Amino acid sequence: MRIDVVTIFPAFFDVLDVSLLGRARGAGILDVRVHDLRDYTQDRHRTVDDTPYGGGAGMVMKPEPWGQALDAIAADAAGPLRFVFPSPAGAVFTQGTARNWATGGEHLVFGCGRYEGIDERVFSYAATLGQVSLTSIGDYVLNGGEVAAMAMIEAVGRLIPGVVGNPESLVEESHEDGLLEYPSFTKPAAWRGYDVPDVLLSGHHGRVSQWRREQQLERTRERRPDLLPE
Ligand SMILES: OB(O)c1ccc2cc[nH]c2c1
Repeated sequence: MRIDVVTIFPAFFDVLDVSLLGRARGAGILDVRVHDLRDYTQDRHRTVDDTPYGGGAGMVMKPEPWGQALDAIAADAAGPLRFVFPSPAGAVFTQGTARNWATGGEHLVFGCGRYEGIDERVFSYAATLGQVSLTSIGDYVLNGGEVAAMAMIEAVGRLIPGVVGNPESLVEESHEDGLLEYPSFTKPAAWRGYDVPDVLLSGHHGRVSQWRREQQLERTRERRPDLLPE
C-alpha cells in the first residue's frame, strides 16, 4: 500500500521507521513517502503561510505550495487517490474508516495542516485529483495534522495483510465487532492480591467465550453506550 504525507515537519514521521510499520516498510508491504511542504515553495524564505483574508488571529497556509505538492504526488500516483486532511472540522475517523481505507486499493495522501489551517481552495483543487476526506480523530484540537495523520496511518497500516504477525489478533479487539474488547490477563494467576478470574483458568472454552462476550457488553454499556446497537 502506498501512503504519502505532506507536512512542514517531516522529521515528525521518522517514527514510522520503527516497530511494525517500520518492518512493513522494509519488507515493501507499506510504501510510505514523506514530503516537506517547504520543498514546494517558490521564495527564498520557503514561505508556507500568510495572513487570513477577512482578518483574525493567526496565519493560514498558502494554497500554491500545496498545489505544487499535490500535483507532484498525483503525477506519481500508485492508484486512485484519496487525499486525507486531518481537521477538527472533519468527519470522525473510526475503525470502519480504517478498514475501508485499508481495503479500498487507494493511494492515500495525508495533508497535514498547521497554523490556523490550509486555504480552503486547496481542498477544492484536491477534489479534481481524487477523493478528499477532511477527517477528525476526536472532539479536541491539536496544533496541527501530524499527530492525527500518524494515528490514522497506524490504524490503516496495521490492517494491511502482512503488517501484523498474527492476523487473528486483529479480530478480537475493540471496535472490530462494534464493542469494546474484553479484559486481558497473563501469568501469574495471583498478583499483589489481584486474582485472574477463575473462568479463565477453567479450560472451558465455551464458558470463557461467554464470559468475554459479557465483559464486552458490560464495558461498552458502562464506557461507550453510544456504540451499542439501538
Ligand atoms: O486537531 B486536528 O486534527 C488538527 C488538524 C489540522 C490542524 C491544522 C491546524 N490545527 C490543526 C488541528
